[in-house]
Amino acid sequence: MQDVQSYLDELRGKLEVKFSNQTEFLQAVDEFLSTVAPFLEKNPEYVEKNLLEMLIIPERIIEFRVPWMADNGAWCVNTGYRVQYNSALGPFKGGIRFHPTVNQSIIKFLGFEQIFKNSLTQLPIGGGKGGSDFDPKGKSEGEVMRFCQSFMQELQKYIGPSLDVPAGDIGVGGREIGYLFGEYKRLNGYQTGVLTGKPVSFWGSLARTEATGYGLVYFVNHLLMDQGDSLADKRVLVSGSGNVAIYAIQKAQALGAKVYGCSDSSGYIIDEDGIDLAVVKEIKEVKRGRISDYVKLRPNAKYFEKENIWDVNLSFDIALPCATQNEISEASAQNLVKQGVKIVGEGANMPTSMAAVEVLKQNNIFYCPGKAANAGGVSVSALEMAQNSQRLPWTFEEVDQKLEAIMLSIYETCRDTAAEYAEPMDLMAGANIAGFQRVATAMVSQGLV
Ligand SMILES: NC(=O)C1=CN([C@@H]2O[C@H](COP(=O)(O)OP(=O)(O)OC[C@H]3O[C@@H](n4cnc5c(N)ncnc54)[C@H](OP(=O)(O)O)[C@@H]3O)[C@@H](O)[C@H]2O)C=CC1
Ligand SMILES: O=C(O)CCC(=O)C(=O)O
Repeated sequence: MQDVQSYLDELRGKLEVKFSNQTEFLQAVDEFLSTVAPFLEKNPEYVEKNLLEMLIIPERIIEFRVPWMADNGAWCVNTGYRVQYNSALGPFKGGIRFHPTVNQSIIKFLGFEQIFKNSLTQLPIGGGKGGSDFDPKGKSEGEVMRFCQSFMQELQKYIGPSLDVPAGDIGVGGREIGYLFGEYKRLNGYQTGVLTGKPVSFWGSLARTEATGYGLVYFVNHLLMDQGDSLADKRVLVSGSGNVAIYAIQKAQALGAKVYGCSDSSGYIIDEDGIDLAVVKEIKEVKRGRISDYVKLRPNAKYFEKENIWDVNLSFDIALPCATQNEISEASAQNLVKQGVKIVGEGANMPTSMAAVEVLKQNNIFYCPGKAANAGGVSVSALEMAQNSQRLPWTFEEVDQKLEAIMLSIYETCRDTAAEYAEPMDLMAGANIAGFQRVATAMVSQGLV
């Protein structure tokens, strides 16, 4: 039988040739492959069965044209994607991203990570992801609605409550999910469970809006408690000021941390008196404005135009990247070390480059990978599916308690799996191996399909 290292090297070489232009996808795969050797050594049947290559090739990729009309009558067109990655554990499940940078590489990296994340939740969901290079920023309500309707006219052919259940991601929140749901309903009838992240008025789950940010902070809090520590008075910075960032700030503050800064794609703010979340919410959730407006309402705060928050000159304890992929470069990671950071908890998907992860590791900074730490969102999406199947809503407290229990279980699984197969507290290896183990077992049991 081929030895594990030569199998992995050969596979890497093959993928680099086949997907040479898909850098984010190759990055996500490479990060995964760099951690699984010890598990494969103990479980050689997965090498014999070539299961890794099987997992890395998506079950299906759908790419489609999305034509729509701008308010001024212009004929516009974007590209839509849905990657139905792996259905060994349940219907494909994962968000939809609307952002101008979206391409097949981005959707594939997100879909690949989603497989392991969903597996770690222990809930019956497979992995998928979708999106479009449409930019909702600066578009009118009418334009966003017409785009969503056109996107769903095509996507509806491929999704369903037991087949593939999309949700939100960057640029897709309750408003967009509402328009997507309305169009699906018009074409197929009322099927509550076809999308999650729905507004509560039509069978969305209470606490789904908060779930990713809250879940991230629960994960970090359990890590701290394991070290005999707590969030009280910890100095925290958060990147982004969207859905994940806002509710991470809310929960961190509720647990006694001091959050001093957040950002958007134009720059970042530092408020030494502590972020006033009501002001951020008004700017971002109500006015859909820019974070620079914060300093107009809080004149003691400072705004840093076109700068990355991770290059800040301020000492702090915990970094919560909640914006986008590769926002923490190797140089930014070195700055985090300089500023005294002890924990990096990823709310975003793959926000830390591989070179940056290496810097964190070498400096003994606890690194909580997104596929574990941001799994709260998809977990509550799965709970939304359960409520929709039951046709009964659960209370906020009920959902929140289940969310915290799931995040504790994910944290403990990653910690214990790391201890068994890698370095203690190598949570990235723990997440990859534990996530893989469950999917791989299911794939083998289901045969070559
Ligand atoms: N929503 C969810 O439930 C989940 C989301 N995630 C991940 O969390 C991250 C944030 O998602 P979410 O909060 O939902 O998205 P939102 O669209 O609500 O917010 C995204 C935030 O990130 C900022 N941002 C986006 N792109 C960039 C960029 N290139 N540089 C700097 N800032 C940027 C945005 O700023 P601006 O407004 O200026 O663009 C905005 O503040 C993503 O990585 C997503 O995949 C992970 C799990 C679940
Ligand atoms: O709620 C979901 O289905 C997906 C959330 C998501 O896109 C993610 O976890 O990255």
